[in-house]
Amino acid sequence: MKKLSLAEAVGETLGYDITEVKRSMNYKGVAFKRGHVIQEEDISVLQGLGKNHIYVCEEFETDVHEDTAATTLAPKIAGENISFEDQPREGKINFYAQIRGIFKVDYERLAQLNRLAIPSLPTIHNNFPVVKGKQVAAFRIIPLTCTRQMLEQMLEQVEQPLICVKPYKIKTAAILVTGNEVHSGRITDGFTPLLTAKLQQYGVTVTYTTILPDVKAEISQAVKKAAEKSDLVLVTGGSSVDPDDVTVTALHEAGVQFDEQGNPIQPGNNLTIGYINAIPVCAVPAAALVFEKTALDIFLPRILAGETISKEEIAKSGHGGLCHFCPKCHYPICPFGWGAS
Ligand SMILES: Nc1nc2c(c(=O)[nH]1)N[C@H]1C(S)=C(S)[C@@H](COP(=O)(O)OP(=O)(O)OC[C@H]3O[C@@H](n4cnc5c(N)ncnc54)[C@H](O)[C@@H]3O)O[C@H]1N2
Ligand code: MOO
Repeated sequence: MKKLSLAEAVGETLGYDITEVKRSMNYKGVAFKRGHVIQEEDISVLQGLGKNHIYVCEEFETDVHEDTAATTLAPKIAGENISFEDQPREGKINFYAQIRGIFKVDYERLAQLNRLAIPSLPTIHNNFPVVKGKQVAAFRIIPLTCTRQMLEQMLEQVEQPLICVKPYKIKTAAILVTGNEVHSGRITDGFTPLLTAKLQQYGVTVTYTTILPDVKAEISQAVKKAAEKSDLVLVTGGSSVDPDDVTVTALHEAGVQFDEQGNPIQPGNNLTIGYINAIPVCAVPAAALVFEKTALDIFLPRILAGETISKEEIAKSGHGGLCHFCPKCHYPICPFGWGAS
């Protein structure tokens, strides 16, 4: 790129976007776009932005402009259900979710790309639940230009897309509420409306609900029947240590396969995730009635996207698996549950 003083720049074509920041308006944006032909009246504006020199366009032989790097890499980075801007701004291209689902990023290859130290590709966390239009990543090279060789190295890292959004597959759910006190009517069931609303956020319709006493055989039968009729079964209550807590044994007797009972996340220790004929069946502990977010909120989006959670992932979820119990909950935009993602 050719560097010129402002006096020499009039009539020349700007070789990159020039940024302006207006703190009073909390604004950061493009003041002069690449390709702009510098006019006499631009000089004082450029001086006001702290410029004494600018880069102007010239033919590149060995180097690649930041805009070219961004437009070349963006279609390679983006996988299924990801859109991206066709015009870079300040050398940067943003990526967006095209549908509702979970965001996936191959974070090992992401690190390999970023390790080249010229590109910058930050993303949101792997497995983050997204809605259509949510920004999920942004790409630029950090300097104004890079070598062709560097472009080739970057392209090698994105032979396969790095990011995508997996849609939710599960459409219907059954809620089986257990507990003698709820079944007898001594207390009002709080779980059905709570879980129905939670599932609705992900486009899941609750097609069957029932309230059962703490009777193992009854719970077991109900689980088997519900798993035949719906894509997901949630069984609430009776999941912990009381002698009347028979839910997990009932799940086992119904043929639900699970690697282990519970998980290291608090709140939500007693969430158990299992499968019967590939239908996910979860024991949902009572903590979900009180705490804004629990282990269920961490794993539910992945379950709905058809993913199974491995024993190793469950073990690792202890890191970052303690809720901060903030007065106002901002989950999922918080560290809870993202330690192992
Ligand atoms: N000594 C220990 N105590 C507890 C442990 C433990 O490991 N050792 N685990 C705790 C955890 S974690 C949870 S969570 C809770 C309760 O888990 P459960 O899922 O077994 O819940 P229940 O015992 O059935 O009920 C507890 C409480 O919640 C009320 N409840 C239950 N279902 C409903 C409903 N549908 N609507 C309204 N209220 C409901 C129930 O009446 C009880 O008051 O165990 C900890 N204790
Ligand atoms: O199983 Mo409990 O409070 O950790 O939800």
